This record gives sequence, C-alpha cells and structure tokens, in this order.
Amino acid sequence: MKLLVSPINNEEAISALKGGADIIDVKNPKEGSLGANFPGVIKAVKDAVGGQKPISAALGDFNYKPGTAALAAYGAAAAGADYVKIGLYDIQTEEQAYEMLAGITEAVRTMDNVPKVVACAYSDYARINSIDPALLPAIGAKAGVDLVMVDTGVKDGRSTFEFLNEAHLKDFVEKAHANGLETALAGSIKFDDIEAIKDIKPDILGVRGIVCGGDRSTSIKQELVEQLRARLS
Ligand SMILES: O=C[C@H](O)COP(=O)(O)O
Repeated sequence: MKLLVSPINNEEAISALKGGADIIDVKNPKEGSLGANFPGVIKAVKDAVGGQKPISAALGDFNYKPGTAALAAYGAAAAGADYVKIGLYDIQTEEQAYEMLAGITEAVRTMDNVPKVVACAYSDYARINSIDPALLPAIGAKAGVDLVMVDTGVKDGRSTFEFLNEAHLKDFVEKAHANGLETALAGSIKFDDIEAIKDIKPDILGVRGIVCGGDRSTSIKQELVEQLRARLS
C-alpha cells in the first residue's frame, strides 16, 4: 500500500519524503479538506522533492463548476503536479459528478505530462449533502479518471470509519478495481485503524493529522511518517 502524505509547504514535504511517503500531496487546509495551495507552492515542493517521489495537488472542495475545476486541474498540472485531486463537495447528482470529472480528464489529456486524475467523494457525505462515494467508481470510470478516493469533508476529528463501516469501504475498493481504477482512503485515520485498512486494501492511504501527532493544524513530523510507513509494510 502506498502512503500519501499532505504537506502545506517545502519543510513539511521534506519531512514527509524523508519519513518514507510515496506521494507528496500539496494542499492548503485553510481552504478546506481538499483545499488548494498556490501554484508557486506546488512548484517549490516539486523542486524540493526533485523527482524522488510524485507530487499530488489538491484542487479544492468543489461545488458544481466544471469549467473552474478543469482550469484548476490544468493549472496544477502545469505547476508540476503528477496527480490532481478534486473534491466533489457540493455535488449532488451523478450527472454533475460526471460533468466535473469528464471536464478535468479532457482538459489535461493533451498536456505534455498528463497527470493522474483523482476523484474524491466524502465519507461524511450525508452531513454535507454531497454524493455517496459508492457511486464514484462507475462515474469515475466513465469519465476516465485514474483513481477514486474517500476522505472526510469536515475536518473535526471524526474519522471516515465513523461514517462508513469496513464492509462499505471494502465494497468501494472492490467496485473501483472492477472498474479498472486505483483507490485511496483517507479521513482522520488513526494508528488504531491500520489493521482495518490493511484488510480493506486500498492502493493508497492518505494522511495528514496522524503524522502531525493528531492535530492537523500543526506540522508533519518525520518520525511519525516513519512509524506509519513501518506499520503499513
Ligand atoms: O489526503 C489526505 C488528507 O490530507 C487526510 O488528512 P487527515 O488525515 O488529517 O484527515
């Protein structure tokens, strides 16, 4: 299982890299769960990581704005992102989700370095009135994304496991794989969740809070990334 760690700047990116992260996921928690950071930060992290690991960029927790989302994906990829990650936050229907995702895959398809497109739905979809992640594998496959993900939309410490049980998450992973997609699981994951995660078998585990020592508003600590990496192997 690959480990995706979400830094906000170069210093944290280097801690994540040295700790053994497989994907360095630039984000800006001040702007939400999948808050987007500035192109300059993505470029700086890309330079700092120096090609040792791929860079991912969160594009934002989106409402229904397919053009804005496609442009954000294009911009993040132009800034060096190898993965672009869109949050379907205020998206209620399958048609809306498809249009958002198809707009992105179409926008980046002809770029020199085509990024992997990650479509993220939220485990706490009911409380934010968003689309059920269970629908995402089929929509994502039709829209041509590479990866589907589940994260929490509200970062109040409640984990994905409080909203979706292990059977739901396994079903999500299996449906995605059956559709030829990779999967990522995130959402205030704790060390106690690791055995369940190994059982669910996502391709990628995404984290921030756990490697900050529990409070995602503080900084990523290399030793916690190392501990998590060791527990996943
Ligand atoms: O992409 C992963 C997220 O940054 C997860 O953050 P979190 O572990 O603090 O919920």
